[in-house]
Amino acid sequence: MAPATIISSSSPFFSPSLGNVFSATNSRAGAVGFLGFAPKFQAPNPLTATSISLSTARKTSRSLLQVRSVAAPVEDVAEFDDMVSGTQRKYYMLGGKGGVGKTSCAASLAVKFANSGHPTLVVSTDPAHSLSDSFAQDLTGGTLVQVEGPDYPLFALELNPEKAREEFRTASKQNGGTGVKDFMEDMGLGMLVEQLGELKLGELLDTPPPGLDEAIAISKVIQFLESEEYNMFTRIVFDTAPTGHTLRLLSLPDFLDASIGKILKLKQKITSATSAIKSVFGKEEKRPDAADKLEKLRERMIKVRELFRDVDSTEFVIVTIPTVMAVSESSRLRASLEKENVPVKRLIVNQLLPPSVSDCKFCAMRRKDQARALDMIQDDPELSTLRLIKAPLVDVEIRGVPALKFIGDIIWK
Ligand SMILES: Nc1ncnc2c1ncn2[C@@H]1O[C@H](COP(=O)(O)OP(=O)(O)OP(=O)(O)O)[C@@H](O)[C@H]1O
Repeated sequence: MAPATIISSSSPFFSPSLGNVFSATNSRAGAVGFLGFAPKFQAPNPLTATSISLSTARKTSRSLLQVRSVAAPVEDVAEFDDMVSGTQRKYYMLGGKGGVGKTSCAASLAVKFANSGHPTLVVSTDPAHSLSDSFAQDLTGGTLVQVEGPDYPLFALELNPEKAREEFRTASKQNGGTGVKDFMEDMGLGMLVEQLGELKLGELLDTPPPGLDEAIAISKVIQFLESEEYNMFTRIVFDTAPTGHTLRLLSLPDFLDASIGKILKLKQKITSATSAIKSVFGKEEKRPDAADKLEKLRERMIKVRELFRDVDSTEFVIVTIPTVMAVSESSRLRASLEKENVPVKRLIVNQLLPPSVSDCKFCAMRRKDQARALDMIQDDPELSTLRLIKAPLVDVEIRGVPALKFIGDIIWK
């Protein structure tokens, strides 16, 4: 096994003068391993990041040099060069089990893209607003907010799915939902309401199916990314909701396509039936634009589905942690994404306890667990074909652009 290559980091924690202290040979061919211990860095105040003191750096470099000979497993690298090449707009969606580090990985990727010269937008549809936590900056409000720190424009958008859901509900209430029932009773067509019941028209319009808020939020992003003022963004990074939501979201466009299609067909029948009645009674027909609203929603959902499936511009990156449960869930997610023809190439195994010479019992047990999980990945037909990226457990919380840059330089090589 190739000896560990010390990873240099251009992170502000190591001021440029320290760059030559860490002679990193991030050779593509060579094993790119992790430091012999959890990479240490002092988390500065995110807004006034300064490099660590020289004496600390000297001490660190000495211990780094000692671990140089520690063999590290040969690892895939993310092949960031592929991800960053070209100016055609690309979308990266990061998803996985709750709490594995999706937001941290998504935010670190966005910082890396921006620092590589791509005007970048990072979007989160997570109502918990963890993107603001990750950047240590208030990004709430549902509008684009510029992130302070990266070399190139990096904007963040925290969409609130609840608001998106509200928008859907009001649109359908005004012109769909109970509106259709009253309209039909008005027209003496109450007997048809039962038939509508089969379609669960009421449920669909009054209580949106799970994943709809996510889909509407993403469709909103697509909508404004098509407008002139946002065409500068060449990389869009989505921090998606935990697995369950994503799976429902993926099957949603087909579900909506089918049910809205049925409603519109039925509406067609009603309209032609009522126009006959109107001609007899001459009653002014209240024409709700249910059809238009639903048609527009269907078109937006189809756009979301097409975006997810576009192999040229979209990639879904699965994030997991080295536990049996998380790996099992990642395997199911990969299988579902494949069924939905969503392109997946990379798997990040996050929060890995790196090899260490001094082993406490707890760490030894945890390391055994993670080795079992890594073996599971190698043997898993869904996951073993993916490019495996290993991200170490670092010793402080990843908050603020400097910390995101630090972890980003480790993950996205
Ligand atoms: N490699 C890492 N080393 C140390 N801490 C990490 C690492 N990755 C993530 N964390 C920490 O783990 C916590 C959860 O991370 P994060 O919010 O990115 O996960 P998530 O999958 O987006 O969570 P949720 O599903 O709740 O949105 C955060 O406190 C983050 O700083």
